[in-house]
This record gives sequence, C-alpha cells and structure tokens, in this order.
Amino acid sequence: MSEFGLENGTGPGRPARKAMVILNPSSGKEKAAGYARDIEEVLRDKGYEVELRETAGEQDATRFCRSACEMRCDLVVSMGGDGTLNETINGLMRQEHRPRLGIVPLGTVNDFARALGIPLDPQAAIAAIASDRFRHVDLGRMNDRLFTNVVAAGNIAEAVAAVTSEEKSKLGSLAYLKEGLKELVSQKAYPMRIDYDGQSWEGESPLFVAALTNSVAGFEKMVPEASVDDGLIHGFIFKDLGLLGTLSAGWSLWAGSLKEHKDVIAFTARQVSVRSSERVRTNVDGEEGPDLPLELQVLPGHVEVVVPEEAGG
Ligand SMILES: Nc1ncnc2c1ncn2[C@@H]1O[C@H](COP(=O)(O)OP(=O)(O)OP(=O)(O)O)[C@@H](O)[C@H]1O
Repeated sequence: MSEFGLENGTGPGRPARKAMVILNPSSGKEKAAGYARDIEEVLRDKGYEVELRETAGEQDATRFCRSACEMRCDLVVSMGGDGTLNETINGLMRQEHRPRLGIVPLGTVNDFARALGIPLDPQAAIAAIASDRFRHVDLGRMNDRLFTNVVAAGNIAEAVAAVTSEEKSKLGSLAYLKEGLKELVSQKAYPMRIDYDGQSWEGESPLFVAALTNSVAGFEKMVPEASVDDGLIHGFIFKDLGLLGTLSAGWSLWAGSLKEHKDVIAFTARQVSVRSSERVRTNVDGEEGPDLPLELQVLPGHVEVVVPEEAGG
C-alpha cells in the first residue's frame, strides 16, 4: 500500500527551510516568468528560502539538482516537461542527502505527474506544492543513470523522434501512438535476450518496454496495476507482431488489457537485463537513451515526492 507522510509547515522559531526551483523556460511556452513568480510566492509563504535556477540546455537540471543536494536543500522543484524531470532526478544519483521533490508539469505528456495525481494544470500544481503530504516513490536505475517512468528498447526511439512538436500539441499522446504503431508495423524484430529476477526469455522482438508507473506516453491504462511505490519494474516483451497483431496490441493498450494479449509477454521484476547481438536503440522517459545492453533495477521508495492533499493512490 502507499505510504503517505504529513508534515506541519514551519512554525515560529523554526529555521527557514531551503528550496531550489529548477525551471526550464522553454517548456510551458512564454508563461515561464509568471510561473516563476507564483511558485516563489507559494514557497516563501510556506517559510522556504527560495533559489530559482533557469536551465539553458542539456544537463543543467542535473547539475542544479546536484548542487541542491550539496546545499542540503529541503525541497527541489522541477518545473518543465518529463525531460527536465528526468534530468533533475539524475542529480540525486549517489547523493547522501536527497531533498524532497516537487513537480510542476509544463510538458505535453507529464507521465510521472499523472501517475502521482499531481494536477496537470501548472497553476494548480504550483498551489499543490504547498501541500504537507508526500509519498515515498520508486525510481529506476538504468546502467549509470536514473529514470522515473519508462525505458523502451527497439525502434521506438525513432518513433518518438518522428513526433513533431506540432503533432504533439495537436494530438498529445495520440501522436506517439500513431508513430509507435507505424514503427511496429514497419520495423524488423531484433534478437533479444531478457533476464529478469532469475528467469530468461530469448527470441525476436521489435519492442521491449519496462515501466515503473501506470502512465506511459500519457496512456494511463498501459499498466493499470502499476503503482509508484510497488517496488517493481513492469516488463512487456512484444513478440513479432505483423500488421494485425500490431493493431490488436494497439487496441489492448487502449483498453488497458495489454498484458493479456497473446503476443505480449508481461512480467514484473526487481532487476532486468536486456541485450542483443544487434544495435538496438532505446528511449528513456521520452528522450533518446544509450543503445543496448541495459541493466535495470528498481530503487524502492528512493525519493519523497510532494503530492496534493487530496491525491489518491
Ligand atoms: N532554456 C532552454 N532552451 C531550450 N531547451 C532547453 C532549455 N533548458 C533545457 N532545455 C532542454 O529541454 C529538454 C527538456 O524538455 P522537456 O521535456 O522538459 O520539455 P518539453 O519538451 O516542453 O516537454 P514534453 O517533451 O513533455 O513536451 C532537455 O533536453 C533540455 O536540454
């Protein structure tokens, strides 16, 4: 079951707590400046000393979060899309002090926020940062980095890259489904070997997906049984599907019954390794990852995340 915590705000005489806000000004269009003012106000009212850092490019969020750990901040807030969140949590890697994490989703998909019941409306998410409630949430380790949500291996990396930002704003998650199905129909399968908690699968597969939460590319029903604190990786090996198989797998995904599909092998594990004799590309939390091989491991309850007072789960 979920583990929730409740905490009182700063009272008289309590030393100020420190918060760092990491804002990607390129997410959430031109509204970033207004959001920055609003979150600073919410956090100051809550008794935090606030440091705002704006990212200018790749890996900035990781560097900023690392310095938040070194400064022993109590809270680090990631304001951006899933890419910014992934870079932020990578700053927690190998840190002895890990601040609590707040999330203000400004991207298109925002899988982690969806899985946690954090409002997708930025103003509502900013207001919810004042919540005294938090959850211990699993993170995944992939080789030498961390992930929040999902790792996919196969030509999926190309499918995601093929989604234009226009399509993304117009169609949202459907843009990924469209490109993903196109790739599954057209692509070849790869020889893969997948080892998970002492079991092994070997065969031809066009796609392997490892999910930590129920929300994958905005589809909240892909893994309905997954929760952010179940200590499990939810693995899906797609067999060589062909056109009809792909369409019916697409339908099962939509209907929330993917793991019952006859050409999908579903499992849960704490540790997974994925390798291939061919070059296979990967995608991690929506961004391009390293080629196979991958070593995956779940880190149970690795980070405390602020959740709205009324969030379920
Ligand atoms: N100031 C900036 N200008 C442009 N790109 C930036 C800036 N700061 C960070 N980035 C890059 O933005 C990427 C992350 O974007 P992120 O996924 O958070 O937002 P998004 O693209 O709006 O979200 P989504 O992918 O969900 O639509 C990272 O690769 C990072 O390097």
